[in-house]
Formats: sequence, C-alpha cells, structure tokens
Amino acid sequence: MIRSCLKASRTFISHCPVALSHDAVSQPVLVRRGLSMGLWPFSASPRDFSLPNASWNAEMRQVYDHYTALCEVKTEDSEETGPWHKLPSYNRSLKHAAGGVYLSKLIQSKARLFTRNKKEYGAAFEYVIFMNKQEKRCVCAFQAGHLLEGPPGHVHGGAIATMIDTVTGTLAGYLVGPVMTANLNINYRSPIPLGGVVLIHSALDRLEGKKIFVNCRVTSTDESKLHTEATALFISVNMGHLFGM
Ligand SMILES: CCCCCCCCCC(=O)SCCNC(=O)CCNC(=O)[C@H](O)C(C)(C)COP(=O)(O)OP(=O)(O)OC[C@H]1O[C@@H](n2cnc3c(N)ncnc32)[C@H](O)[C@@H]1OP(=O)(O)O
Repeated sequence: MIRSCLKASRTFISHCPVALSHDAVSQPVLVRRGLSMGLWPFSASPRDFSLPNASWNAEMRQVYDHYTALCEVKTEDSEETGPWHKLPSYNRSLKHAAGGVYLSKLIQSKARLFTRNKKEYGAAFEYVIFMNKQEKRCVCAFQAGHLLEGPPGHVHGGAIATMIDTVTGTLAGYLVGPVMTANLNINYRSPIPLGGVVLIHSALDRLEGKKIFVNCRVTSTDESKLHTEATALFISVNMGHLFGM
C-alpha cells in the first residue's frame, strides 16, 4: 500500500513541471496549468505557515514588512516584482514538492515537517524565508518559541542547527532542485535569547558538480551581533534517493 502510494506520488511529482525548484514553491502546479483546483483528491489551499500570526512580536513583524516591501517595486505605471520574494512554507515535504498541492488523500501519512509540526502559534519555530535569486542568497527571520529552550532562557543548539539546515537547504534546493545535506559545520558564537528574533543569512559559495557549498550567518536583526556561523555541503539527488529508494 505504502509502496503504491509512493509510486503514485512519484508519478505525480515527476509530472510537475518544476518539482522542488523555485517555481514549484511559488505556485500550485494545477493553477499554473489553468485547471480547476477543486479536482479530487487535490486541494487548493494548504496553510502557509510563514505568514504573520498573533504570536509574532513587533521585531518579527518589522523584518517581515521590510523584506515584503522589497518584494514589490511599485511605480506610477506598473507594479514590478522586486529582487526578493517570500517563500511559502507548508507542514509536509510533499506539499513543497508539489508546489503546495495537498496530496494527503492520495498519500495517507502522519509525517510532518520537523519545523512545522506544532499547530500552536509561536510555540516552536516561527520563521519566514525571503529569497534573492539574482544574488543567490536568502534571509530568514526566525522567532524562537518557548519549546526550543536549551540553556536557561536561551535557544537549544540543536534547534539552531535545525534552522540552519532548513535555511541553507532551502537555498540549495531553490537553486538546483532536490538536495540532501551531506555536511554541516556550526560555530556557536553567542547564545540566542528564547522568544527573540534573529536573521539567518545564507548565500551560495560555489557549485562543484553535484556539490553545493553554502554559507550561513545568524545575527541580531540589526546585524550588529553575530550569534552563529556555519557552512553546509549539499548534494544533488534524484527523486528516488529523496524517497530512500
Ligand atoms: C521541503 C522543505 C525544505 C526544507 C529544507 C530542509 C533541508 C533539510 C535537508 C536534510 O536535512 S537532508 C537529511 C540529512 N541528510 C541525510 O540524511 C543525507 C544522508 N547521506 C546521503 O544520502 C548521501 O551520503 C548523500 C546524498 C549526501 C551523498 O551520496 P551520493 O552517493 O549521492 O554522493 P557521492 O558519493 O556520489 O558523492 C558526490 C560527491 O560528494 C562528496 N561527498 C558526499 N558526501 C560527503 C560528505 N559528507 N562530506 C564531504 N563530501 C561528501 C563525495 O566525495 C563526492 O565528491 P566528488 O564528486 O568530488 O568525488
């Protein structure tokens, strides 16, 4: 049963024009094909977990507004797209692969993306990623909730690593398609207060065949304080490898 569901999902994903690439995360496939989204078993409106909610503090909202403004360049005559764009964020990997199309009626699974598995707003990972394709870099605003405590009043190192893996992996996946983390090196420079907001900056260092080298810095929102530095290596993989086949 599981095997046939995975097969069905592979078939679906392989028919997505740009599965796991940047177009796929910005627009549902069926919308792009001009089809009605009422088609069973798909659904049009998965929850985007990276939109502002009541748990976001003023600093988080400020960063969101700042980068959102950079996504839209309005002139008198037209509304152009700026160099940045906000990525949607879903609670299941397959929704990302399918550009937001909800596949759960096709694939029954309790699996949830680690960073998006809490329904309670603000309890764990609150974050939004803005991508700059021209400059091959992205910025994430991350507000750490009370469930992520490590040292008293501060964020757990594993939670920070999770966010670094997520942000650098999102950048690598956006630039080249499906990837897996091969190596992550992290230097923790100063603790991150629980409930605080930080920026996670990530940029492409270089591409070498299947290898994607990415760097990362976690800073205060005014960038005056360095919390964490990291480098990551991702390897391009095919869909079969992603599904463990
Ligand atoms: C959906 C929402 C988006 C959220 C983003 C989240 C991102 C999160 C991503 C993850 O956390 S993935 C989960 C953690 N990672 C894994 O479980 C990966 C487990 N390891 C593997 O599956 C494979 O080892 C791997 C895909 C990384 C590489 O296997 P391959 O067989 O494809 O690689 P191959 O052996 O062909 O090596 C290719 C090149 O990479 C190099 N390489 C591979 N692993 C390396 C390593 N660990 N360190 C350094 N170099 C490495 C290898 O030497 C070689 O270099 P050369 O081309 O120069 O010869």
